[in-house]
Amino acid sequence: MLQATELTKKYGKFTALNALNLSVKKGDIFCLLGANGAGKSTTINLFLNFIEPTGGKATINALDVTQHGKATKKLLSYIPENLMLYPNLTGLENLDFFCGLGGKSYSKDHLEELLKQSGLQTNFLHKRVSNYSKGMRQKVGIALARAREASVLLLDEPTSGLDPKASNEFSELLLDMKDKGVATLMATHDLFRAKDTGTHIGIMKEGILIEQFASDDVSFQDLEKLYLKHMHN
Ligand SMILES: Nc1ncnc2c1ncn2[C@@H]1O[C@H](COP(=O)(O)OP(=O)(O)OP(=O)(O)O)[C@@H](O)[C@H]1O
Repeated sequence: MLQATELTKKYGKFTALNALNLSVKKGDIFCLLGANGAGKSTTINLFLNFIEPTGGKATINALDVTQHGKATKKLLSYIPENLMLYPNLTGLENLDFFCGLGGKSYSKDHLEELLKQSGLQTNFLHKRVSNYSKGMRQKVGIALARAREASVLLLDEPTSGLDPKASNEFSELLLDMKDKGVATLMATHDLFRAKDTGTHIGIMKEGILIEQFASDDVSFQDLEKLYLKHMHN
């Protein structure tokens, strides 16, 4: 489970994240919405321990990420907007390489199976990643999360720039991870996907989480109205 308690990040006098309280439980997909600069990536980077909080704390399975950096990183998988893969290696070779970095070694058959389960077309398994679309690269990211048996998924605008079909396929993969009990925190600009795929939605503005609710509690139209109302005020 992911928990932020009064989590704050200041840069000098500027507050990028202001006393965030948030919890994402097993099987939750928590979508963070908000305009550019609202503090979504800051939140994700704090959970990743890429940056240090100036106040409060971020925990994963009750472990403070600043004190248990190694242990908490083992629990999570991170998919940014553009997943960094080696373009001259195939999807399978990339997966093998990154599993190795995480101390895991799998047979070729198992790696192929993970990629197929993550929706990668069979004829692309052995093609160089330089030939992959963005959606295919994101599928390798999901395969890696499966291989790492991550219980937490941190996603920073993973579907930005994907066409609707690829975005839909990615959502299906997230729902599958959710069914396996993974806790997901996703920064996104896609209101439709947040409502469609998310179990919970938070709206951020100027470093503050101004609203959070279960996605079943709002219609898509109401979510859009609420979002726009906050962005105009
Ligand atoms: N190293 C830094 N030094 C100073 N300010 C920073 C730094 N990193 C981020 N910020 C500021 O913190 C604020 C929050 O940024 P953040 O990247 O979290 O926004 P975001 O909601 O993810 O936006 P986007 O939708 O554009 O990705 C922004 O105003 C940004 O300029």
